[in-house]
Amino acid sequence: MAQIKEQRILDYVLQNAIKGNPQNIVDAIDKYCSEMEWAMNVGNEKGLILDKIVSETNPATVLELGTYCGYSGVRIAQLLKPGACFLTIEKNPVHAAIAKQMFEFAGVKEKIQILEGSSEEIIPKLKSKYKVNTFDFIFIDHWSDRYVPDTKLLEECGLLKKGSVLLADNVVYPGAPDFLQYVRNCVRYECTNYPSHLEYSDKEDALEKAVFKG
Ligand SMILES: Cc1ncccc1-c1cc(O)c2nc[nH]c(=O)c2c1
Ligand SMILES: [Mg+2]
Repeated sequence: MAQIKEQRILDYVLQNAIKGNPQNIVDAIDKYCSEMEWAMNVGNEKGLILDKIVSETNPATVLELGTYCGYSGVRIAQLLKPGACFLTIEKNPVHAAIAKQMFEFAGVKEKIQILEGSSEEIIPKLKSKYKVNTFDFIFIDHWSDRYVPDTKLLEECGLLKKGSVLLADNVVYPGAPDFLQYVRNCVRYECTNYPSHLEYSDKEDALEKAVFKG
């Protein structure tokens, strides 16, 4: 038995999914986490909403806060047009190492760059160190206490442009009430709520989309 759950999820994928087939890898993670061990991947129900919003946005530049095992990274990467730039920030080095292997196995490692460290450290360096101008799409799925400070940091660092789409996971469970309050009361965002359920569970959850108006 591999020593941590995230390693067991990766091992299951490596042994049971089709290499280079992103959707099959996503399905394998969902199968393992619904049948064997719950894990905090965005999951298929919220994942289908994520897919739809990514496809509608058709982003050239993507930022993800919270890589975890790479589940949403694989989901998003398979929808991106050639040449798109996808950066994902992960604070936990063990999870980052798992996600790196997940992206390699899925055949998306050329599309995604994993940045190891905290969002508050990395976001201010994105323009200088990673040659980013602005992001078309941002998936916020790291830690609810950081949703508001990191959104403000993205604004202050000039990383948002008119039309940038922010999509936040878990706004109901575990919940991000201060984020909902902030974006829904700020004239610079146009918000839409997407009710759903917590991954691999019947608990209510939701995604919140906040479009930056510049
Ligand atoms: C871990 C957990 N336990 C019970 C209920 C929900 C969660 C949970 C679910 C998620 O989708 C998460 N996404 C990003 N970051 C999180 O911390 C997180 C936590
Ligand atoms: Mg989540």
